[in-house]
Amino acid sequence: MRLSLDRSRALPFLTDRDALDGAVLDAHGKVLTGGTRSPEMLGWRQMLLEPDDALIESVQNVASEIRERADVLVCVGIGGSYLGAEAVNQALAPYFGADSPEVIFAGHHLSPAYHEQLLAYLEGKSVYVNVISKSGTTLEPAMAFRFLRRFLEERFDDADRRVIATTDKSSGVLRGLADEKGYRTYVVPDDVGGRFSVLTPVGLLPIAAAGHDIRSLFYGAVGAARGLTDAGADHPALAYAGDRFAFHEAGYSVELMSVMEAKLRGLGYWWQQLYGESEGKEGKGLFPVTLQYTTDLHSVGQYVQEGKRLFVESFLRLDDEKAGLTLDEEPDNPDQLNDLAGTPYGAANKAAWEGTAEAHREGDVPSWTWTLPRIDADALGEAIYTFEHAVAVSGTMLGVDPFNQPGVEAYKKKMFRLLGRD
Ligand SMILES: O=P(O)(O)OC[C@H]1O[C@H](O)[C@H](O)[C@@H](O)[C@@H]1O
Repeated sequence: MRLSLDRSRALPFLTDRDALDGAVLDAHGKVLTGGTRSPEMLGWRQMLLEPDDALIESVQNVASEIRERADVLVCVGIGGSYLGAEAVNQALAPYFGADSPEVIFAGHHLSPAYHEQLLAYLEGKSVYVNVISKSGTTLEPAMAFRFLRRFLEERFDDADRRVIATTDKSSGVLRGLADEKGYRTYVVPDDVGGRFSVLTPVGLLPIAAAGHDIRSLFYGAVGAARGLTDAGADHPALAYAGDRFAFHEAGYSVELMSVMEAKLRGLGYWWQQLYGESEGKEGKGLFPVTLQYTTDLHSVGQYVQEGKRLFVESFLRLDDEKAGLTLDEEPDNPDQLNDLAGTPYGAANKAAWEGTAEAHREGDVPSWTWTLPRIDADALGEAIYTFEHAVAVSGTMLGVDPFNQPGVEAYKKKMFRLLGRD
């Protein structure tokens, strides 16, 4: 395992934590053997234990076609139908000057300006669209796709070939439309919930189309899934799950996922949905919020240090101590930075993490630190599975169903009523 977990700033806040290990292993056993609530939704693990190489190859082939023919791939989806792909693409792409095709997301909110300006931006470009909706009925992507479909149909003779639909195998409006138009399709398996679906074609196609190695991503997760099969209570995923439960029971209410590398911001947002939808029900759960440091230390850092005591914190950092530009001596020291000569950016970033974790500990914010050895597809696959498994365990410990999200319907019902839809 290359992703490591440091609990040294978490454990001192917990009394008799070892006594929970039996309950952690019990919940873990349920995840392994189908003893959780909604056991029919454990496909996200099973698909890694029985890898479908032909599916990965098929996705790679379609992605190659997109890379050859498209200037832009628009991925239409919301929640679990976009957050994973955005997280991985953001983590793996260079900050500036990424390869074509450009991968853009749409239908992930209802901004009028965004969708109008997107169509204007696409004018004159070779466009492909990957519309992704497990249910095939979600309003945000459905609206965006209507406009994008028309855009393609009005401009390209091969419009239907430029659409790839990722949806349920048989139900939902999108499935009907795809069958009628003859779109190429990928299936979101019944036993994989949206927020657990990044390693299905939901995430794999947008990631492969951006030029990233989905086989390494997938197999990084396979390694993590296999590694958990006979894991002990000190395995990072299980230790984290147990600690989170302990903090929850001790009255903490918010978990911050504080990323120390801006490229991991998307992973924080992906984690936020995974944990929020899996645990936040029946009046329970730690509220997950992702922050990006040091940027957010200059905004909400004050509150975390001294505001209402609500927080536990997960730092997510890269082992980047020696990385980046290094300050050197400058004659006359005009900017007063010569005392830091020899300091690379990574060393400053590491000091920021360590200093923040220490300050927060003194401010009664317990923390874990997750350290990634590097950012590549394989390490991200491992991290993705580790966080998935941990939330299945911690949700099971809480007694909730980690695989449903009944509360999300509430806003939709009110919104539809306001739109005159029943
Ligand atoms: O893929 P879809 O069916 O369009 O669902 C997209 C999203 O919709 C809702 O917000 C659900 O709570 C999410 O779990 C899901 O990821």
